[in-house]
Amino acid sequence: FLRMAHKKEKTFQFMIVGGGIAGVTSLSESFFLVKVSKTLEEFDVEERPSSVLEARFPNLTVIHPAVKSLNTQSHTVETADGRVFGYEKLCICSGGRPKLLTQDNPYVLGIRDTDSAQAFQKQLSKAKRIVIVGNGGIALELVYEVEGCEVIWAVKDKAIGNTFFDAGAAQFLIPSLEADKPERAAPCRRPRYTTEEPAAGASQTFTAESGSALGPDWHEGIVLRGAEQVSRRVSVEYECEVEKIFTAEDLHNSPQQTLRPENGTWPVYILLTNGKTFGCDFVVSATGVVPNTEPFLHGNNFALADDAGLQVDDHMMTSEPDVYAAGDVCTACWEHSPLWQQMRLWTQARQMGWYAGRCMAAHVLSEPIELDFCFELFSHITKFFNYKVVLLGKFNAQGLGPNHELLVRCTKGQEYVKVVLSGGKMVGAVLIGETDLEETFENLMLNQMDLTQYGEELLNPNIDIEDYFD
Ligand SMILES: Cc1cc2nc3c(=O)[nH]c(=O)nc-3n(C[C@H](O)[C@H](O)[C@H](O)COP(=O)(O)OP(=O)(O)OC[C@H]3O[C@@H](n4cnc5c(N)ncnc54)[C@H](O)[C@@H]3O)c2cc1C
Ligand SMILES: NC(=O)C1=CN([C@@H]2O[C@H](COP(=O)(O)OP(=O)(O)OC[C@H]3O[C@@H](n4cnc5c(N)ncnc54)[C@H](OP(=O)(O)O)[C@@H]3O)[C@@H](O)[C@H]2O)C=CC1
Repeated sequence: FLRMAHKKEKTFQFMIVGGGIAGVTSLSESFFLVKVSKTLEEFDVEERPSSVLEARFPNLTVIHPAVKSLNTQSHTVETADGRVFGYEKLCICSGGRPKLLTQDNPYVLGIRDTDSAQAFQKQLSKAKRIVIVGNGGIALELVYEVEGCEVIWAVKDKAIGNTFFDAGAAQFLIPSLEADKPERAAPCRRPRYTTEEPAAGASQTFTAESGSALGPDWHEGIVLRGAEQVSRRVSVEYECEVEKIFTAEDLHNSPQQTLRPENGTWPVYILLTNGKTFGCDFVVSATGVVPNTEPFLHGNNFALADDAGLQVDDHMMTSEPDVYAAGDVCTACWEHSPLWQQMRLWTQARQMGWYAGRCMAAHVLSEPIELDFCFELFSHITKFFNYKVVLLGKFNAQGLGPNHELLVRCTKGQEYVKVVLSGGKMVGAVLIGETDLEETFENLMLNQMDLTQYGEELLNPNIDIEDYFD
């Protein structure tokens, strides 16, 4: 009744929920983009006030605060301040939030937006030892960047970086953790922190009011330094998970358990499944993301995927009429090209946002639209341990079973090249270092040329492969 009593303020033809990269690019093709090759893109990203966007797009209205609820039957959304707006087509780009090991524990931090990064930086400046849990993007970045603080890195797997590469690549990268960091090429020229300081010691909550996800290079130009006069000191605990996180006070309340003297006196302790207990100043939960669908999508009938993302089809449409979704919040449920898979990355959020915008426009104009070319081949370019990392196609032979062949070329400290072949055709590659192979390999994957006759020569460093296939 209450909702019905609210008067619809205005009806928009297109409405987008969320101001991250997916939301912004669903408005238009991003203007920060640098193309590296057909499918690889590098970014130069700035956070800008919404007034900049409104000035650029005169037909755009930016509404604050967040959306509190959505009613797909009446095609309306209600904002947190009680205003109701109608839409003809809606695109949900509400992103994700950290999948924390435990909620509401002030000693367990996640990193997602500028506020949470700032909270992390502040706590780190007073820390002597931290424990990082997780084996994906954030953990890989932090273990390399954090200095002046001992880091215990707990990973579930036998090798580091399992979301991005295999044990061979991990082996190639590990020595960089022990070596000194090279001097930074250039300081970051982008101001990053624009929000007020969060309250000290407060536990984190990630809500609709949280900011957009940090993207590539987020840590450049900010000091990630602890309280000790040491450079980087990382110990990796392999094949273990977290059994328990507790304080000394918690132990007083369960007298049968005690701490050994070697565990020292710390604000918090973490017991791992390998039986080891580490005391530390705080724990970073770098354990993935959950799509942001709660609570504002309650009461509708959205089909959710196993990872809790909004299922979208090849037109980025959810199961509800006139509602599209893009970016971290959605799960791509169309039949994927054999060389593409979804990962919750900036690149894909941008591509999905842009494509969703085009689909919405095409549907309004009753024009046909085909799945965008960017979903033909998975491609990701990033930096880990100061190496350029390019991932193409089924870079970890995902879903290929035993029916594939690997070619590897590795020069210690310089480059690691892995190619995945299936039926004589290139279906994936991991390129670490300045290999200059990405464009040629991308073409070989896109045109699915039969490479059987080349065998291992494909990675012969004395052959200029680019000339070879031109
Ligand atoms: C620390 C970190 C480093 C990363 N580094 C990289 C990298 O190097 N390369 C890479 O490819 N990817 C990287 N990523 C991943 C990348 O940032 C995300 O995949 C991408 O930003 C997701 O974009 P999005 O627009 O879908 O979501 P988000 O950026 O999360 O944006 C969602 C927006 O929706 C808003 N919102 C949520 N709920 C509501 C609501 N109810 N009403 C209104 N608004 C709402 C939020 O406030 C937010 O502005 C990184 C992520 C993190 C956290
Ligand atoms: N340079 C880049 O491209 C970067 C990308 N990102 C992106 O930002 C997002 C957030 O990063 P991040 O949090 O690192 O997420 P990721 O998905 O990259 O990695 C999460 C890691 O945590 C592990 N994990 C999950 N649950 C547990 C648990 N309970 N205990 C121990 N380990 C666990 C996962 O293992 P498993 O896979 O086996 O579940 C995985 O290794 C991701 O979408 C990521 O792709 C972030 C930083 C850099």
